Amino acid sequence: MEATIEVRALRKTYGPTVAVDDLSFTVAPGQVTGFVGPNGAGKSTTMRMIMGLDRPDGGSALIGGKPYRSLRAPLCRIGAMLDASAVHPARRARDHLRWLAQANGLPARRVDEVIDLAGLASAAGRRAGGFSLGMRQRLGIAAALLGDPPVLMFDEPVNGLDPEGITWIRALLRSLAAEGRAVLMSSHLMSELEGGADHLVVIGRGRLIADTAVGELLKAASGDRVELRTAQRQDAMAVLARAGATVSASGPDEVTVAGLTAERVIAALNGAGVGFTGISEHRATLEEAYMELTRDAVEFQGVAGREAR
Ligand SMILES: Nc1ncnc2c1ncn2[C@@H]1O[C@H](COP(=O)(O)OP(=O)(O)OP(=O)(O)O)[C@@H](O)[C@H]1O
Repeated sequence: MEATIEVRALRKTYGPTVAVDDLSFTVAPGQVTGFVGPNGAGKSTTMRMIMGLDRPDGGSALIGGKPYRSLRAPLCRIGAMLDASAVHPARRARDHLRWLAQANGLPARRVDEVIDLAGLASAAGRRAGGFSLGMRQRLGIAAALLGDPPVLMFDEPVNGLDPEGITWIRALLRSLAAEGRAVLMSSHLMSELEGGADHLVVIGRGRLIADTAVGELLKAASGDRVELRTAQRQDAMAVLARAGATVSASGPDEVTVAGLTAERVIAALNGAGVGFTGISEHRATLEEAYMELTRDAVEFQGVAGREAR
């Protein structure tokens, strides 16, 4: 079976609220795709529709080419954690996983394998009700891995975790993707995806804002700005403006240059005999790139929120 999720023209409304609006994207095998958007953007609704838990008003969501409801042995096709608290509190972690395995015709030995994979060994005999958020996330991940599925989907898996937990989940998802699986993880915080996702699907107000490789997004957001450090600020600004750049003073000895590559800045300054002590290309963080992309969506929500009050 192909390891993909294909979302095509998906739409969902709740009364007057358009939660998901003509949304299309593909989650490809072999990489971690981050599914990002501000609170209320429609991420959970989209994931519920992928899992057949909500009926779309339009469009489709396919797992390896098939809708969830037509999958035979679904746990072996897609593993998902949509709500880490969805375990009976009185149930012990190992019993919960055994019950899931049995109900889905999976061998009991797989339970111990996923307990190890999810780092749950020391807590497997404890009741889920006493679990910390981090342990509940691990139990949810263990359940998602039970059927060894080619497609994995996690809704906010690092939400509320400590840095160690975040690092652990990031590494686990990366290794699952490296095995050729398609991995989709949602987050409303871009910082949670820094270093963790290869590809990003960004949504706002239920609509697609960007569907891009992380590297390309960073390149686009970084622009062609160059930061220059020089004791001859005025001379440098005049020379670079003549060379066609847009320049602005960003500190007593610093100039921000737009419209010229670092190589051309160096050539222009050398040609005019203007010295400098430092030059660097501006590199946007993922957070900066995201803020730029979602500014409109957040503003709209702010206005809508004020109007509702
Ligand atoms: N069952 C429901 N009934 C009514 N409205 C809903 C329902 N589920 C979601 N919505 C609305 O649909 C929109 C999208 O919600 P959704 O939970 O999918 O967003 P999200 O991106 O997952 O947000 P968050 O990051 O806060 O989890 C919101 O306006 C939400 O209030």
